[in-house]
Amino acid sequence: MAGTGVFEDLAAGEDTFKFYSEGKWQESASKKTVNVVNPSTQKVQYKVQACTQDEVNAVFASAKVAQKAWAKTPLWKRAELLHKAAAMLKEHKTPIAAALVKEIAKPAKDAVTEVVRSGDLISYCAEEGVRLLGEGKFIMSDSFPGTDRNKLCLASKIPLGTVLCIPPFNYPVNLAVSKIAPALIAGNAVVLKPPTQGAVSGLHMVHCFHLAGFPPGLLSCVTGKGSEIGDFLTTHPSVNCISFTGGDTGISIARKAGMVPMQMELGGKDACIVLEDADLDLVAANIIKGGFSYSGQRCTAIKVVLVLESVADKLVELVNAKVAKLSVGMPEDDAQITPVVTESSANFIEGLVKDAETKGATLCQAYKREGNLIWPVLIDHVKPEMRIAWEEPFGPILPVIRVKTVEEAIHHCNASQFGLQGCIFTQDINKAMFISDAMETGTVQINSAPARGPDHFPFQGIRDSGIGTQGIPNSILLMTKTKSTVINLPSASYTMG
Ligand SMILES: NC(=O)C1=CN([C@@H]2O[C@H](COP(=O)(O)OP(=O)(O)OC[C@H]3O[C@@H](n4cnc5c(N)ncnc54)[C@H](OP(=O)(O)O)[C@@H]3O)[C@@H](O)[C@H]2O)C=CC1
Ligand SMILES: O=C(O)[C@H](O)COP(=O)(O)O
Repeated sequence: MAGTGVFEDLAAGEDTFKFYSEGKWQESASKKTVNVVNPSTQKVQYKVQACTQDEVNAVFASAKVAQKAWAKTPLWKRAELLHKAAAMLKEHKTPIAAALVKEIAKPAKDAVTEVVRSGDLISYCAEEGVRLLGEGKFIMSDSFPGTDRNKLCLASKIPLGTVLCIPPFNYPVNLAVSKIAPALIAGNAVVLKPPTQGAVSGLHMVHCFHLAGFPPGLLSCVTGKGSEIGDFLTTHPSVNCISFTGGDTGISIARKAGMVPMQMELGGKDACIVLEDADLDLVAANIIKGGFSYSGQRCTAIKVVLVLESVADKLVELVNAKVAKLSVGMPEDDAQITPVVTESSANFIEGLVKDAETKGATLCQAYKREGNLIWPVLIDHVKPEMRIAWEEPFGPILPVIRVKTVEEAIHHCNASQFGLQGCIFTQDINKAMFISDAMETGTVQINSAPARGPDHFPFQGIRDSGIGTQGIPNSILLMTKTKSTVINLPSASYTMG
């Protein structure tokens, strides 16, 4: 159970949790809390502290001090501590996963997978960091026209300072460690602001770093509504880098934030382009996995199917047969389709379904909703004038657009405001390569659904889908800057071979 056993220090009363500052679990001086509502019961499950601006100032001040010492800690020691945190996370996966089930309605098995994957990500980051940051560059001046070999440049990677990490609700543990671990291995301090839905699993994850023995102040976690403390955090003068994953909020953060490097992973409208020669059984299986896992609440979910008319009937039939077999219910029972995260999210999804229905789309399944639980729907014959053709539902509904040509499919994909991932199904690798090159998205998957993982692959969006590249090596490098030291010799020196 959350807040018990090794997690006892986090509890500030029944189902209320402290925040983490200067290596200690503390209650906010605001005496106010923020509710974390269980999406399944729609009742308050947990409460977290509504941190004050003074408390935010304090975490940044202690981060600054801790970072100076951390940057002087040998790389192998930083890696060793990260490996310990990874082990702690895996050892305590059960209560953390249980919190994920309660606060974001993640199906029970997926919740455990998220925690284990996060432990693996931290360990991989430690290993990759040792390799990447353990080497620098030695550059000689005489490669540039008109220059002799009298300047020797030693370039290495140094930390940025304090990294502000803001993950979204759908992977509150995994998308937090995918920011925290690269920041720490690179010698930075971290201030984490977890999503409100997902804050409690995030706090438990932070405690695993505490148990591993990270120095006080190096990693802090402040809680509160993003709409209330978000601007204060993102515009704070002590922030040296922002790593954010979420929705449009990221665009306004990018506009307001100062001159700091940013990693923004935002929304997506990942298209699945199905050609006439595709293996339709494979496509149907991937549409189910890609479109409906975690009830479609993944940035990389398939969010529109663009299928050539000649194979559309067959594909829709195959997908419908599989939709009928999806289990719908509670995350504790490991149902495949579980309640979506909030009532407002459910209302938004419902609005998209009604708009499509009114404008003449075919709902392949009857629309059904109980509270935040929405039964999966494939929406066929979607046309460009329908909202669902362009908007991101973040729910278990999937539009199908029947296209006459591949060019029409590519055009639809590129006309989207988003450009995260996309996928192509065909048995012709040459065609797949041409289409992939024409698709304006950060990643294109050939013959499989979009996915961020494995976690060391580059992951990036274009247009409104983001700035910068994630994936372990890229994140580590983004959280460093290059420092050069140039040795100036009195005259040119060439080694004789
Ligand atoms: N590209 C990607 O990798 C991913 C993209 N997403 C996108 O995120 C959206 C859903 O996630 P969701 O969590 O609702 O996204 P939000 O953008 O609403 O929230 C993301 C995070 O930002 C915080 N936040 C809210 N307002 C501010 C603010 N003014 N300043 C700073 N932080 C703030 C939230 O805190 P609080 O919860 O307290 O409001 C939360 O921690 C979808 O659009 C989805 O596509 C989601 C996952 C991955
Ligand atoms: O936040 C998300 O939705 C992700 O970054 C997607 O991750 P996944 O492809 O591993 O589900």
